[in-house]
Amino acid sequence: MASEAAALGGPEPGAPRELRTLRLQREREHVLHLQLNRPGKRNALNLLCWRELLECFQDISRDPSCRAVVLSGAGSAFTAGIDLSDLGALAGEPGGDVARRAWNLRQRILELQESFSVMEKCPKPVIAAVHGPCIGAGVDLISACDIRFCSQDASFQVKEVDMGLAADVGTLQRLPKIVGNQSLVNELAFTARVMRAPEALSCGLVSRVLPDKATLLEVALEVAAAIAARSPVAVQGTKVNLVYSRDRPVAEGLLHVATWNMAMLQTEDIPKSVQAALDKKGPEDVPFAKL
Ligand SMILES: CCC/C=C/C=C/C(=O)SCCNC(=O)CCNC(=O)[C@H](O)C(C)(C)COP(=O)(O)OP(=O)(O)OC[C@H]1O[C@@H](n2cnc3c(N)ncnc32)[C@H](O)[C@@H]1OP(=O)(O)O
Repeated sequence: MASEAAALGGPEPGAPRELRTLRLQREREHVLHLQLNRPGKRNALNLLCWRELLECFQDISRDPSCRAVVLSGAGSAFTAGIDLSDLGALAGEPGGDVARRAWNLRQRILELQESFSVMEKCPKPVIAAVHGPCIGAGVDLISACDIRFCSQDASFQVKEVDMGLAADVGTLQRLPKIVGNQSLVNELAFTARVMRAPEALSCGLVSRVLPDKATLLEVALEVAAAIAARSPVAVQGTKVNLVYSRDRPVAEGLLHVATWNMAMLQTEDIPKSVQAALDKKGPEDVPFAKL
């Protein structure tokens, strides 16, 4: 009988999907490392890349063997943003009915937004490990991740105004909530000023700056492994509730987590964790079942 995954058009959970613009590797137990992989084009995001990101994170959301993800870029840049040859073509052919063209373009933009929103919807924590330039759509992308680390050589640029458009795939919505400084976000978004690693740290865009790319990846994978060692019921419930509460009043968030935990507090992970603590063991010593 065909599996549910096959019926939905995706591979079996954990089964590899053929990727042309990304590289997916299992680096540690329960940890996946996803690389933007067009180094010759500085990982510029072409249309295939946007689609592969969407499909990859849909697979990861369903994959019970994955508990945390590190996202990085191959080569000398994290990403040069949208592939400029696609940006020009996005508006489609001139001519025809303006309402229908606008309708189709809106649909396209919503689809592109989903390629990043899928990371936020994925219950497994995603760590962005940024080295070198992170430009335009790259900032939108990392804004949808849960944790951001960078190397000393990283730079960030909300570049869209220089291309003649308002950023429309997440930066304007998420960045103010991340850095908590609307004046700074406005300045960056109006001027496309390049922000370097020390400022990214001081404003809260990233939570750690590492000396180089190798150390950055090592630390990001270590943190991912630490997350993956903990109860997936606890970690994934934490992410879902953090994301839910970010955009809502405290009272609504509290109600949501109460409803969430009325099921999740019945997990076997709690007595297992409590026993481990009593035995002076850590969560990494507890064999949590897949989720
Ligand atoms: C509905 C739409 C939603 C999305 C909107 C998104 C908007 C944006 O992302 S705006 C930002 C667009 N990006 C840029 O303006 C960055 C352009 N690139 C650069 O500034 C530099 O390439 C960079 C600083 C990233 C790296 O410089 P470096 O000297 O290391 O490399 P280059 O010699 O410049 O480039 C190497 C090859 O990569 C190609 N390339 C670089 N960026 C892009 C890009 N964004 N799109 C397509 N191709 C790119 C570059 O052409 C070189 O290719 P080749 O000549 O074949 O070697």
